[in-house]
This record gives sequence, structure tokens and C-alpha cells, in this order.
Amino acid sequence: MSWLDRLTGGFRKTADRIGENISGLTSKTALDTTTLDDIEEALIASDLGPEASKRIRDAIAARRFEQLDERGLRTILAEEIEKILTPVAKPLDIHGFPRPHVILVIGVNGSGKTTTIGKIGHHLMEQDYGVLLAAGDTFRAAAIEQLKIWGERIHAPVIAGKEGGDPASIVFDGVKQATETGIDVLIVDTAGRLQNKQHLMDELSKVRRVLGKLNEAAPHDVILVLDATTGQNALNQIEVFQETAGVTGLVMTKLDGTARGGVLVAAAEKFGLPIHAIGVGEGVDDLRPFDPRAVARAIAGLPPQ
Ligand SMILES: Nc1nc2c(ncn2[C@@H]2O[C@H](COP(=O)(O)OP(=O)(O)OP(=O)(O)O)[C@@H](O)[C@H]2O)c(=O)[nH]1
Repeated sequence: MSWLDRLTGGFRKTADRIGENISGLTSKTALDTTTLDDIEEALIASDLGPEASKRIRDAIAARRFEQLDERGLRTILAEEIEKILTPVAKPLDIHGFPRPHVILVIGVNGSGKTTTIGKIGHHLMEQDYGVLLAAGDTFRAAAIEQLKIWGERIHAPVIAGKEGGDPASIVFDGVKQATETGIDVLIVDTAGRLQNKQHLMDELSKVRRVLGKLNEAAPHDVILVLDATTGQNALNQIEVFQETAGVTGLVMTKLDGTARGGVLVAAAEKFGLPIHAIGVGEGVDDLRPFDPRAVARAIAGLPPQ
């Protein structure tokens, strides 16, 4: 199956939900305020968030349609979602010099962090970058094991310590090994214990301090991984992690398993942070940078162009 097919299939539940919510909100005459209000409500109910929903409502109102059928509504929805996604759809840029370019990956447990690291690593290796994975989530032995499995799967080396070890020292060793072996990108898994914010902050600032000593520009990226199935909760996580960890970009996963994919649009409009990639499945190829038009059309339930 092509990526475009997987993308469209992945967003099917979200598109169906939006379809149900907007069904009947069409008009054979010029749209009145009540219908516009209903459209805005339907978009909020589809997890697009109040900011994006209002913006889309205003855009529809400004066009002064003489009449609007469902296809027309879906088309304008796709156009407006595309405008919201275009400025934030930014693939990861591997620019760090001297090498390695260091990427910290953060997020709550179960958000898809480790899987995302494997998939990003694979994607970068396909572009001929040398990749090293670092098991900085030392809190759970299972997390270290899981990263090692991903390393084997994508044929990338993994640097790991013992459970309960110091993540900063693993990161230190990671940079050293990457420098010595000419690796381009070091991707660091971190523990995601939001319930203990102070500890998380201390741990991350220590990692940053150690990295900064080796290379002032590192980490070059701090990527927050979000599970789209958590809907609005994903937005709260962006706020908290922005405060505690200095997020530079987002990856949203599990868009295939949910009707709540509208949250991608809500996050884009509310925070304006770069969204580097989206995940629409568990396979190694199911995470990619995305084309805003293709995603917007998939969300709006229109066929790919
Ligand atoms: N359907 C689907 N499943 C995904 C996607 N990304 C990750 N998963 C699944 O989500 C589950 C959790 O992913 P992990 O990578 O283990 O999450 P984590 O954040 O590293 O979790 P911890 O290791 O517990 O911290 C796994 O079963 C993954 O296969 C996705 O885009 N789509």
C-alpha cells in the first residue's frame, strides 16, 4: 500500500466522525448565522479545537456562499485545514555541526516514543544518515529492551546502560561514540514521568547541561511525541512539556487508531510548533513527514488528488 493510501486509510475514522458531525449542515440559500454556528460547533466536537474551528467558520462566512452542499463544505474545510497545517509541517532538518545532530525525544509513557524513535531512525537511515540510538529512559528495563529491539530491526547501533542508571551519562557516552564513529544523528529516548514534574525537569536539565558541555548547540531538537487517541489531553501535554522541557517540535502518533485526529489541527493552530511527522500505523514505514494538502483532504474525507 502506498503512503498516501495508508494516510487516507489512517484518517478514515476521523473523517467519518467529521462527516457525521457536519451532515445536514448545508444550505440551499446563503448560510445564516445559525448554520455557521452549527458548523463551528461540529468542528469543535470533531476535536479541531475552538481556535481552528472559529477560524474555519470565519473563512466560510467570508466567502458568502450562495449555497453550500456537503462536497463544498468538505472542500472548504480541506482548504482551511491545509492553511493551518502548511506553516507547521516541517520535516526534521539534520543540520547539527560538528556531528552528531542530537535529538531528544520526550513524551508520556505509552505515547509511542520508542516506536517513533525506531521509525525516525529508519527514515533517516533511508536518507543515508548514520544513526545511533541512546536508551536514556533508564527508569524501566523494558524501555531499554524495547529500544534495543528497534535498533536490531532497523540495523542501528544502540547505546544503553543499566536500569536506574544516569541518563546524562548515557547521553555523554552516546555523543562520544557518535563522534568517534562518524555518526550523523544521535536520537535519545527519555523517561516520560509527567507525574513527577520536578524530577523530569531536573533529569532533562542535567542531560542538557552535559550535552551543552560537549556541543553548545545540542540538543538540536527536543521532540514531543503525542498520542492522538488522547484527544484534548494531548494539547495539555504540549503545554506542560513546553514549560518543563523546551519543546522544539512535535510528532503525533496513532492517528490511525482514532476518530480524534482533528487534534492534529487543534495543536497546529494553538501552538504553531513544527510538526515533524505523523504516525498512522505500527510498521516501520508508518511514520513520515507529511504533505499538508494530503492530510487536510484525508481529514475532510475527500479522496487524494
Ligand atoms: N496504531 C498505531 N500504533 C502505534 C503508533 N505508534 C506507536 N504505536 C503503538 O503504541 C504502543 C506504545 O508505543 P511505545 O513506543 O512503546 O510507547 P512509549 O511512549 O515508548 O512507551 P513506554 O515505552 O511505555 O514509555 C506500541 O504498541 C506501538 O506499537 C501509530 O502511529 N499507530
